[in-house]
Amino acid sequence: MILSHLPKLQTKFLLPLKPKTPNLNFNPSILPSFRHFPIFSLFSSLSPTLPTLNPNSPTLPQRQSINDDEDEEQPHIEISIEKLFVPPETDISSLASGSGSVSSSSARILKGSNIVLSKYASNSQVINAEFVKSSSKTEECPVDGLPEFALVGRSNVGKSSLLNSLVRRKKLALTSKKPGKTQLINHFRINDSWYLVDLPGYGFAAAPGEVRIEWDKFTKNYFLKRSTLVSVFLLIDATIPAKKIDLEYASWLGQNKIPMTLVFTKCDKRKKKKNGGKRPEENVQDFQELIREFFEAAPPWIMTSSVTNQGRDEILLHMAQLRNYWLKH
Ligand SMILES: Nc1nc2c(ncn2[C@@H]2O[C@H](COP(=O)(O)OP(=O)(O)OP(=O)(O)O)[C@@H](O)[C@H]2O)c(=O)[nH]1
Ligand SMILES: [Mg+2]
Repeated sequence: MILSHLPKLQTKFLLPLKPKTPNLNFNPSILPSFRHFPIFSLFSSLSPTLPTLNPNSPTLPQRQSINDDEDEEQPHIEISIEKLFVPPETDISSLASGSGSVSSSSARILKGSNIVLSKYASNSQVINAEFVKSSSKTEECPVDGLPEFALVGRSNVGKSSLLNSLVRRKKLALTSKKPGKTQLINHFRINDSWYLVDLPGYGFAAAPGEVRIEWDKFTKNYFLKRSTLVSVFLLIDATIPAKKIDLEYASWLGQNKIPMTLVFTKCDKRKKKKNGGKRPEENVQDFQELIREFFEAAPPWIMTSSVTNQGRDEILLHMAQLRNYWLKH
């Protein structure tokens, strides 16, 4: 396929989302029934025309197979070219096949995601991680200017667990079966050069109304004011159908031009629930469909599990490419 025939791809890295006017009047009854999106077939087998790496493309890190304990039975994903997240300065002409879709098993696409690797994906390994401080306001957060990534999502979605998985420590961030465990903005310094930020969850029904509003206010203020925030990682539970509150949060981030990566959690829970429950990849597909109306360009997304460490190395590579680009521009 000739490159000029490809759909227009997003080129912005730091502000990848061009939100349309969001329609927040969701009717929850429409959530379970979605239009089938033919190209984006999560269960399709490998494309017969597997994309190959262009030998002239920049040197990319090898696909890391450090996930010794990873579930090997992850489904292959076939994804249309225009649904990829393509970092700037990244040539994807070698990925294009006649069908307009690529297999997620391409070495240039992070496994279980729509994220294309760029030349900025280097130095992704975590060598050391330390808790620095908890803050109740943006003004109290560290002032050393290091780039940071914030983990946000509904209470109990697995933010603290993901942080622990990323840094390969069991209890650096405190987790709990009960929602509402994390209540402040918690900064963890990685390799003395960047931060992971664990935030309180939203939508915690048991929290008193005032407390909920206060959390919401300070986390949203943090997103709007924190100049060193490279990207928000919005965690979504992949074991349940899309929730209105998550769709609203994604839309709010887009409207406010806050760069966002969608992280689907708990993908190890593969058992189909009774009464029409769906598998993680089906819920992921449905969520994409629902947010399509808010964004002109597909935001980056990735499937993870803190139990099997699925997606751990891939998230770290994605954070590395976002961070290295941010540092250079
Ligand atoms: N099966 C499975 N369980 C998970 C995963 N991630 C988290 N959990 C479980 O989900 C529960 C909540 O995890 P946390 O990491 O504390 O969730 P959180 O989003 O930080 O919650 P709050 O701080 O209350 O907002 C715990 O019981 C975890 O063990 C996952 O990937 N797979
Ligand atoms: Mg937590």
